[in-house]
Amino acid sequence: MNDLEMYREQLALCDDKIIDALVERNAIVEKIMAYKEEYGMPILQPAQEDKQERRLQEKLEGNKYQEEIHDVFRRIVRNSKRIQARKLFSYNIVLIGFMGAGKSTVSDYLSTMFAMKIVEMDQVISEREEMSIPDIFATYGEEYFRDLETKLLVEMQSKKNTIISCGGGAALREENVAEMKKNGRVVLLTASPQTVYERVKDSEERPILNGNNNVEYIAELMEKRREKYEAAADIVIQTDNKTVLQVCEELISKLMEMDAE
Ligand SMILES: Nc1ncnc2c1ncn2[C@@H]1O[C@H](COP(=O)(O)OP(=O)(O)O)[C@@H](O)[C@H]1O
Ligand SMILES: O=C(O)C1=C[C@@H](OP(=O)(O)O)[C@@H](O)[C@H](O)C1
Ligand SMILES: [Mg+2]
Repeated sequence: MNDLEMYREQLALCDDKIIDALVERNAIVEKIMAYKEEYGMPILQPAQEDKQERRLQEKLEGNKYQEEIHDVFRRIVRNSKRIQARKLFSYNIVLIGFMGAGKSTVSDYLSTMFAMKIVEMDQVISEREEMSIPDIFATYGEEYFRDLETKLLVEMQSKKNTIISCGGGAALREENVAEMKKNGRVVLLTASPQTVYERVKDSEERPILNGNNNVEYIAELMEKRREKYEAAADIVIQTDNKTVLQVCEELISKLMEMDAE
C-alpha cells in the first residue's frame, strides 16, 4: 500500500467515527426530548443553547480549523432541531388571530428554535405582487388581497412540518379554514384590545387600521371576528403579559397534549 492509499483509508475511518458520533448524538437528542416530556419540562431552553454555543467557542478557540468546524456544528445543531421538530410536529402549525396578537413574531421564534420552514403569508403575497400590503389594499382593494390569501392557503397543502403565519383576516373565510385544517393544527393567539393597540400603534403596515388605530375600533373589530377565530382554532393561547418564549412553550405543550389524546 502506498502512502496515498493509506491516508485515504485513514480518512474513511475518520468518516466512520463521525457517523458513529452523529448517530450517538441524535440518539441523545431524542433521550433529552423524552426526558423533558416525561417530566413536563419546557422543550425550548434558549439559555442551554447559548451555553452550548459558548462551550463550543471556548473549545475551538485558537483552533486552526475553527471557522470550518464551527460551520459544521451549526449544521449539526440545526439538524438536531429538525429531528426534534419532525418528532413533535408531523403537521403544519398554522397561526391565526387578530393583528398584533404576535403571529409573525411567534412563528419566527418557533422556526428558529426548531429549524422549521416558515411561510409568512403577508410576506409571500407582498413579494409575489411586488408591492407592500398597504399598497395592494390601496391599488386593488381588500377582496383582491383576500383571494390571494385563499390561493396561497390552497398551495400550502403540499407543505409538511411548516409554520404558517397567517394575516389577521385569513381565518375569516370558511374555505380558508378548511384548507388550514387539511394538513395543519390551527393555533389562535389572542390579546386584549389594549395590548393589541400598544403593539401596533406605531405600525403603518396594517391598512385595516388606517385612520382607526384606537382601542375602541380594535375592540369592536375584534368582537366581530371573535366567533370565526374561535371556531377555527384547535388551540387558543392568550398572549397578554407573556413573553414570546412563554407563548411558544404554551403552544408546544398544548399541541403535545392534543397529540396525546
Ligand atoms: N408576547 C409579546 N410580548 C410583547 N410584544 C409582542 C409579543 N408578541 C408580539 N409582540 C410585538 O407586537 C408587535 C406585533 O407583533 P406581530 O408578530 O407582528 O403580530 P401579528 O403578526 O399577529 O400582527 C411586534 O412589534 C412584536 O414585537
Ligand atoms: O387582520 C387583517 O385583516 C389583516 C392583518 C394583517 O396581518 P397581521 O395580522 O400579521 O398584522 C395583513 O394580513 C393585512 O393587513 C390584513
Ligand atoms: Mg403578522
